[in-house]
Amino acid sequence: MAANLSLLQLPSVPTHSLQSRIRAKKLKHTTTTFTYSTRPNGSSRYPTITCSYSNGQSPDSVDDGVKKVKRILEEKKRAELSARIASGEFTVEQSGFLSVLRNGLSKLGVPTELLDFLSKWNNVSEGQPKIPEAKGAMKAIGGQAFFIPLYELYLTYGGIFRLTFGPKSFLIVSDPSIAKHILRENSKAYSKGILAEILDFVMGKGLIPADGEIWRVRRRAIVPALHQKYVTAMISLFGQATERLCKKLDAAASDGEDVEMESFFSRLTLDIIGKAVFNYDFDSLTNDTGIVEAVYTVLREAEDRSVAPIPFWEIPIWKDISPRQRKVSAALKLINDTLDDLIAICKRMVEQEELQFHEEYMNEQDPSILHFLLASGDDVSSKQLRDDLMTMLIAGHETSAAVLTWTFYLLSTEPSVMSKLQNEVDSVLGDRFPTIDDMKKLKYATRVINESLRLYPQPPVLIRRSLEDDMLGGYPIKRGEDIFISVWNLHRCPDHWVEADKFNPERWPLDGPNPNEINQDFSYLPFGGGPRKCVGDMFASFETVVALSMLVRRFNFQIAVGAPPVEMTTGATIHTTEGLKMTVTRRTKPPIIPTLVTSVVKGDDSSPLKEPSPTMASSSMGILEADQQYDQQGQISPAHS
Ligand code: HEM
Repeated sequence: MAANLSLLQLPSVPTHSLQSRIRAKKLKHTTTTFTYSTRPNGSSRYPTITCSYSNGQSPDSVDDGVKKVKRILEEKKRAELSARIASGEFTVEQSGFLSVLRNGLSKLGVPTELLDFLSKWNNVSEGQPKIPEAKGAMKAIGGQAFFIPLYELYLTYGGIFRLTFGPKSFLIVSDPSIAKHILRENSKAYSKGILAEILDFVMGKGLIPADGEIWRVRRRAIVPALHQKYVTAMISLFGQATERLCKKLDAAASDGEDVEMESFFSRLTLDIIGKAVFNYDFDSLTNDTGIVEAVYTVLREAEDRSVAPIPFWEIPIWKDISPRQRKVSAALKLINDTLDDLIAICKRMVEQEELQFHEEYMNEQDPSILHFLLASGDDVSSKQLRDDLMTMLIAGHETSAAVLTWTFYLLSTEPSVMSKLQNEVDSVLGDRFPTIDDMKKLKYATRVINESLRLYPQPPVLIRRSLEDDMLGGYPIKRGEDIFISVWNLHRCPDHWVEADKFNPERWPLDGPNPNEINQDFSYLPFGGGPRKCVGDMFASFETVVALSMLVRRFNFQIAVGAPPVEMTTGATIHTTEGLKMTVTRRTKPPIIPTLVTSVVKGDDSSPLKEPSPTMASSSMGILEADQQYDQQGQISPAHS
């Protein structure tokens, strides 16, 4: 069961290697041979992501040399696998006379077109069409993760195919209309499947893994908590947390020290989500407390379980004797105890307050989701409440951190995008903190995030299991099929996107609507789609735009000299293999002070959401505009449905 998810591992992957617009030879049924174009020089279509700013120095230590050799071997292995997929080695042949005949004719040099016609005829004559099938051996994929081979297989087998490993098989979906059918049109017929099994130890029946009635009830309770006023208040929180990161970077810039940005982004988003969900300040940017370590222990365990070949944690005595499992249990206990304390504190606050609960209810001292849920009289067991809080902590932490990490990586590859972005931020923000009003104005910054989410979707694959028989793309499927919707493939489909692998925020016009799954007809799914779409889409969009804007207006970022190439690996989201090491320098150009007014979230002096010394006066106009629905203006599409 756990082995299933090892398909989600990511190998080192290029950003610019998949540019050739190879036409997928769409197989309508199981086939024998297919054409495939490889590069004339026979080079791998999977070079590693190597940042142009890495100085390309020769290795100066044995360690570097070993890594380089390892990388070359990995590239070679990927090239070999690519060629093997192309050769049809993994294609499951049709059985029967026609298949034998086809193979024989193929060897005699009969043209492929004629053979295809023959196969089609065979399919029709057999009745139901069969999903194209590739058979893989774990050995073929070897130490490398499976994510990019999925792209390669998609180019060969088309928008839906079956991938079989020994007794297990998966349907890989990369076709927008099939994704739409699963996620929206017939969503009731699909559950979270393996994902729920893997995440059970940490999320229980929280909103991400939950299905059926539990999911319906919890979604109804939680979505209202992320109302417009709450998200508006969060903008100040994003600003304050990012300011703490700016201070760190300022110190590094003074000391001339390079920084590892991936870990900083992880800490930034942990600090934000802790406050936003249950009013807890992890303060992880400053301290490495026990609770921060506990959160990371649990997160890493969830990721490791998702790529483990066997579900070792299900072995009864294993969790008692394995030091690692004991550590995980202790970490979970610490987090659960902390959550219980926070729930108790919050309950007392709610009992004492006189505030009437209403649609946009928010306690200024504690605007957290937990506070909203308790004040709403949410009738729920403490275990369920903990599961939901834990789910949001995880869902809203690593995703946003990964988006920021890859955005900064992408910006380092395109200096012209960076300077356009800095110009916009200078003119919109000057040197004050961002407000809700600015979210409409930071159009280019939003496009940079949209484009980063296209190239590096978090998570890169959505997991489902069919609860009943269904038809997908004209093929019948059975109940109990495990399905991976490859968002990565959808977002990089060479038929749909011009220069699919290019980081080009300009592909989204500034005066056009904010791209989402609806206006892109499920070719673009950064926050999923249908009833299970992300509840934190607006939160996350504003969070990443605020952090991005505040950082680039203060600093320039470059890949550090001698830094390892930026390559991908994955757990639930896409991580770098060796971090994102950057040199941060203060911008010499003073920011332009704009003639803009700011809106301030109303709050008393003790409110943690008070604007920290904005340079401009607040404006009632800003507050009025903040109340407007963004989606009406095509800016943001919240999940509140
Ligand atoms: C850039 C950051 C984020 C990205 C890219 C992202 C992406 C996604 C995606 C793709 C899904 C759909 C999963 C599926 O269909 O299987 C999802 C679901 C979810 N997300 Fe997010 N998310 C982000 C931030 C957040 C934040 C900040 C929160 C909480 C405040 C959050 C809470 C959730 C929850 C609770 C679900 C499950 C919804 C349900 O099943 O009903 N996410 N997210």
